[in-house]
Amino acid sequence: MNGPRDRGRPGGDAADRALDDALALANAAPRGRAARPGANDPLVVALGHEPAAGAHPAQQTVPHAKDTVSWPEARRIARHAARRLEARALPLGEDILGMALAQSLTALTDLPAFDSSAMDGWAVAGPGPWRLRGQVLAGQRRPADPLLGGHAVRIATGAVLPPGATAVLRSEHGSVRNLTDGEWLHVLAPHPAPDPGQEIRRRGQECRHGDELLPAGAVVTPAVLGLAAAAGYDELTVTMRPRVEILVLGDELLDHGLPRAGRVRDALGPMLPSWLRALGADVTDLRRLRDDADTLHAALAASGADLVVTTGGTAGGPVDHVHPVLARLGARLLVDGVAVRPGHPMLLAELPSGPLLAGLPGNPLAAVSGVLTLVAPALRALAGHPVPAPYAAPLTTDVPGHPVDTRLVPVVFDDESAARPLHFTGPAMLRGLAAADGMAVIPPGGGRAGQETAVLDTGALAPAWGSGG
Ligand SMILES: Nc1nc2c(c(=O)[nH]1)N[C@H]1C(S)=C(S)[C@@H](COP(=O)(O)OP(=O)(O)OC[C@H]3O[C@@H](n4cnc5c(N)ncnc54)[C@H](O)[C@@H]3O)O[C@H]1N2
Ligand code: MOO
Repeated sequence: MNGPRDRGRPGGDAADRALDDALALANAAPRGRAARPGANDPLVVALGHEPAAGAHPAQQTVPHAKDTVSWPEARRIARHAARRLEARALPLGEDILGMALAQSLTALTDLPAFDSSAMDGWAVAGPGPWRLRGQVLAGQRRPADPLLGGHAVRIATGAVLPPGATAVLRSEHGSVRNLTDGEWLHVLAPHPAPDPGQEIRRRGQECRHGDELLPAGAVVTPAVLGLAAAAGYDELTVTMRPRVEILVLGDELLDHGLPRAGRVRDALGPMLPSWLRALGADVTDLRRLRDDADTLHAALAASGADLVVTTGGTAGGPVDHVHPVLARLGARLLVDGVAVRPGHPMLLAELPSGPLLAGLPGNPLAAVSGVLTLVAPALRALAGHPVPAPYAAPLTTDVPGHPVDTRLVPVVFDDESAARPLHFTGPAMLRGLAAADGMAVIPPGGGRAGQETAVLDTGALAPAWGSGG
């Protein structure tokens, strides 16, 4: 705390709080909509999706304090700082949900693998009526004997079509009469006789052996597991999940009971692991550390994670040890302050042993800003996930901007899927965020009612493959 880091920058916490107070309170409502961004779409630029150094027009003219980078630039740096992790073949199952395919998914077989019936009914050969004999069930081998013209066989949905069958008559369109010379199948009026090929699922309709079903980088969803199983896979080659260690710093933090005697409950320990897991991380450890430089130094020096996330201690107060410890370790600072409210003291560093470190500010909403700004892009890059399409919604009302910084403002979507800003969104508050559908990205200068605005997903109970921004 009380660091000189932000001295001299226009706008400040008092201004932020006044702005926050101007925002309206609203209740949760349906989701917004995904934008279809073009390369020069201001949304894309505002979100930092462009590889070039273009910033939001309003941000290009803004003077920044030394070292502070714009919010889109911080996201780009985080994305490019992280290198994709190794790939491994892992068994097809829930354990790989949310991981990215390291290779394209190609069909190991034709799909369907054989001609089969699309309906319960009768496989028929030629025009009717048909002499009925036997039945074929799903799972049985293809009958050796061909179906002769004028014959039919009972068939179940999915059963292999007997050779010689020309169509399938669905059960509700036919009737069987028992005559002295056996069972005869007729088309039931007023239904027409089946056209050749009717109700037959042809081999290879969905894909041919070797066809690309999904590109490398596609995220394993439940549907992808199903498709891969259908296409003959027992394992998939996926990019490993980033191993993340969370270090929650602060002597003042309590892990149970009421806040008391200058001490507050740790709000980040209960929040971050599931959030980061939803973003694709394998959270290997969460530790609460005392405000002690040697303890932090030892923890960072020994870390085997791909990404270390610290909370608190990023500013310049007497027990804010993150910067000095990073310097002692010889870490390379990639981001040291971001022009975003809340969360401007956030940082990103590369530790000498390789892992990245995201230093999130201690104020809880500022820490969430750090998750959205630095941690989410870094995790995506490590895990080989694609950059999601920006999610956009019009604002229900004017939203005051910070003069210099991007603002991240908790919003809910109303019945028209417009983003309504919430109250109680100060950096130390979670009340607004907890009711929010997402965080609107308000560029310097503010947002106007009706203006399409990027909204970052904060519904972190949704799995990684559903999180936007
Ligand atoms: N002189 C200045 N002081 C501060 C500045 C500044 O620019 N100049 N920036 C302010 C901003 S903005 C933020 S954000 C904080 C960042 O501080 P730290 O990252 O050093 O965090 P702490 O000082 O450790 O804690 C800040 C605040 O948050 C509470 N906290 C910390 N961890 C948790 C937790 N896990 N759960 C709930 N609350 C937590 C802590 O008790 C403090 O109240 O610095 C400002 N100061
Ligand atoms: O105000 Mo600080 O913006 O990061 O909490």
